[in-house]
Amino acid sequence: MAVSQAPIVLKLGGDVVAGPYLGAIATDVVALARSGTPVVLVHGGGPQATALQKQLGQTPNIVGGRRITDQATLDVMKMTLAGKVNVDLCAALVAAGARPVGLHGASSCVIRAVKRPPLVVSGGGPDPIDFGFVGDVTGLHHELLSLLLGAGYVPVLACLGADEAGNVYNINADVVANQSAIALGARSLFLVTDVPAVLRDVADPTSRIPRLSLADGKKAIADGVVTKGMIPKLEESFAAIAAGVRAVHIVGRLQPGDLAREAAEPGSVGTVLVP
Ligand SMILES: Nc1ncnc2c1ncn2[C@@H]1O[C@H](COP(=O)(O)OP(=O)(O)O)[C@@H](O)[C@H]1O
Ligand SMILES: CC(=O)N[C@@H](CCC(=O)OP(=O)(O)O)C(=O)O
Repeated sequence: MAVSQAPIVLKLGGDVVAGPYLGAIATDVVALARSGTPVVLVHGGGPQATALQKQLGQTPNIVGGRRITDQATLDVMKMTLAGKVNVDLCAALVAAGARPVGLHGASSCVIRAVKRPPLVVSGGGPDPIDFGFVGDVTGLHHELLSLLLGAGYVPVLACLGADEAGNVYNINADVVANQSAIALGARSLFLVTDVPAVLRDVADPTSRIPRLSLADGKKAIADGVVTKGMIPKLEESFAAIAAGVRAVHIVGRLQPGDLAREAAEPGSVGTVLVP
């Protein structure tokens, strides 16, 4: 069965999957799916992976918001992302009445990827950095996703990529979400994080910026208003908008109904990014 409507792509960070707002999000996903809106979920699990690395005596090495991934680290990413986080997220969706199907990149190469070449990254010094088993998305398995969406299932994608030779790659979940939104021609992309929006003052959750243009976003980064993980999130998202994604919303700490409200009235709940 083909999917006639453009889907919504929803990305949940690892903190969100483990946090107190997951139930409200799951309720909204069910409401969207029941109203006939196809929803594709993408999730991370960075904090959980860092915790497991430490438990195992590994030293996490994150440069410019990206984890340098050797073989032992990749094993931790598989255990965390395609293991506990994916299962817990699917279980919460089931409890809310949705029909999730947990997948990872090696599920028939639903997230196809290649190794990321050594790159100079902001925050990583002047030399190119080899991130090891970190990938870049080259495509999605549209037929598989259409099959699931057309039958009323909610695909839940752990942010691992794979190639036809059987290589598996760790990919930042914001990158997977943005690339999925581009590849699927999504009507909108929601990046759900642990703060309610892009904020003027990160210490003040009421200082929400409702609409952020590319120029304002660049200025906020240059001025130090936006720092840490929010920098690559904005950079990836503005690139997705340039590639045709109609709306990117950065939201968090959601109450039931917030997702639909933000979709209907962009900038009413979180931050909507505009060209
Ligand atoms: N101006 C800002 N507004 C909101 N969050 C910001 C801002 N500047 C930095 N941040 C940080 O960005 C974080 C969200 O990015 P990140 O940790 O990568 O999220 P996720 O794990 O959900 O992808 C917030 O927890 C916050 O600490
Ligand atoms: C290459 C790379 O950095 N991958 C990320 C994947 C997990 C992720 O993105 O999780 P959050 O959404 O919870 O941050 C990582 O290793 O942390």
